[in-house]
Amino acid sequence: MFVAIDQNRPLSDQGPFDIVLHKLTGKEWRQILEDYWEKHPEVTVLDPPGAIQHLNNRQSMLQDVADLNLSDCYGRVGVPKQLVITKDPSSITHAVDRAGLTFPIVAKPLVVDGSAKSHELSLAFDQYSLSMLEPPLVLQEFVNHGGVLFKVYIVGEAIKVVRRFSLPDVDESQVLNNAGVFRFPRVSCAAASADDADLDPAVAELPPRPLLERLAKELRWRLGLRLFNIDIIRKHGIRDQYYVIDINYFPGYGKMPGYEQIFTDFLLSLMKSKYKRRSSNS
Ligand SMILES: O=P(O)(O)O[C@H]1[C@H](O)[C@@H](OP(=O)(O)O)[C@H](OP(=O)(O)O)[C@@H](OP(=O)(O)O)[C@H]1O
Ligand SMILES: Nc1ncnc2c1ncn2[C@@H]1O[C@H](COP(=O)(O)OP(=O)(O)O)[C@@H](O)[C@H]1O
Ligand SMILES: [Mg+2]
Ligand SMILES: [Mg+2]
Repeated sequence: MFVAIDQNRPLSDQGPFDIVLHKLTGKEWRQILEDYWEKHPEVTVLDPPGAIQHLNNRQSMLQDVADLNLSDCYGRVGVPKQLVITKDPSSITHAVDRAGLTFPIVAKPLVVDGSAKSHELSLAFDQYSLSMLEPPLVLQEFVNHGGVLFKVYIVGEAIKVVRRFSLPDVDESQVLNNAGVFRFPRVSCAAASADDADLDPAVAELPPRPLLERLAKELRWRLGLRLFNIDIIRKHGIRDQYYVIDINYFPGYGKMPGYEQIFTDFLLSLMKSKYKRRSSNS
C-alpha cells in the first residue's frame, strides 16, 4: 500500500513504513528523515538525503564520472572539460583562458534545485560575452554530438535507454560569425523523443549495453543512489567517445518505457531481500 507522507506531521506517527520514497531536499527535511532513519534502521530510504545532495551541485554531480575515468573495449566515458565560477563575472574570461576551454561554451547554473531557473542554459560564442554570465556557474565545452542525447534511466539494477533530441551541432563558421550569449530555457523539457526519428545511424546507435551496465553499476555504488538518470552524449564522428553531461535524481520515470513493471519489480525485490535477511538473522 502507498501512503502519502504529510510533512507537517511526525513521520513516526504515519508509519510503520517498509520504504520511504521521496524527492525532497532541504536541511529541515533531511534532518527529519535522518532522525527517523536512526530510530528505524530497518526502513529503506530511497534514497538517502546525503547522497541526493551530491547531485544538487553540477560540479560534485559529475565528480564520480571524472574519477571513474571509464575506458574499456566498448568505449570511453568522460566529462566535458569544465570550470566552476563562483563569483565575479569580470574574472571569467581570464579563468576560461587559463583553463584552455574552447568556444562555444555552455554555461549552467551551479546549483540544481528543481526551479526553472536552475535549468536555464546559456551558450557563449566569444570571450567578450563571458562577462554577461551570472555566477555561480559551471562552464563546459560544448561537445558536438549530432543533436541526439541518450537518457539512461536507472532503477536499482534495471537500466533503460531512450534517445532525445538535443542542441544541434555548432560548426566552426558559426563560432566565427556569432557573438554574444544565447539563452535557452529548460532544454530537455522541450526536447522530443528521438526514438522513432529518421536519424543518421551513426548518431542514432545506442551506446553499447556492456558500457552502460558498467557505468551504471559504478555510479550506483559511488553515488549511493538507486533512482537516477544520466544524460550521455557521443562526440560526433568519434564512435567510442562518450560524455556524461547531467545526472538527475528521481527523474520523471513516466517517460521511461515500461516503467510500471520495472518500478514494481524493483520495490518487490527490495522487500524480498529484506525478508530474506530477516529470516536468516532469526
Ligand atoms: O532536476 P529536477 O528539477 O529535480 O527535475 C527532473 C530532471 O531535471 C530531469 O532531467 P533534466 O535535468 O535532464 O531535465 C527531468 O527529466 P527529463 O529531462 O526526462 O524531462 C525531470 O522531468 P519531468 O519528467 O518533467 O519530471 C525532472 O523531474
Ligand atoms: N557540454 C555539452 N555539450 C553539448 N550539449 C550540451 C552540453 N551540456 C548540455 N548540453 C545540452 O543542454 C541540455 C541541458 O543540459 P543539462 O546539463 O542536461 O541540464 P539540465 O539539468 O537542465 O537538463 C542537454 O540536454 C543537452 O542538450
Ligand atoms: Mg539534462
Ligand atoms: Mg538535470
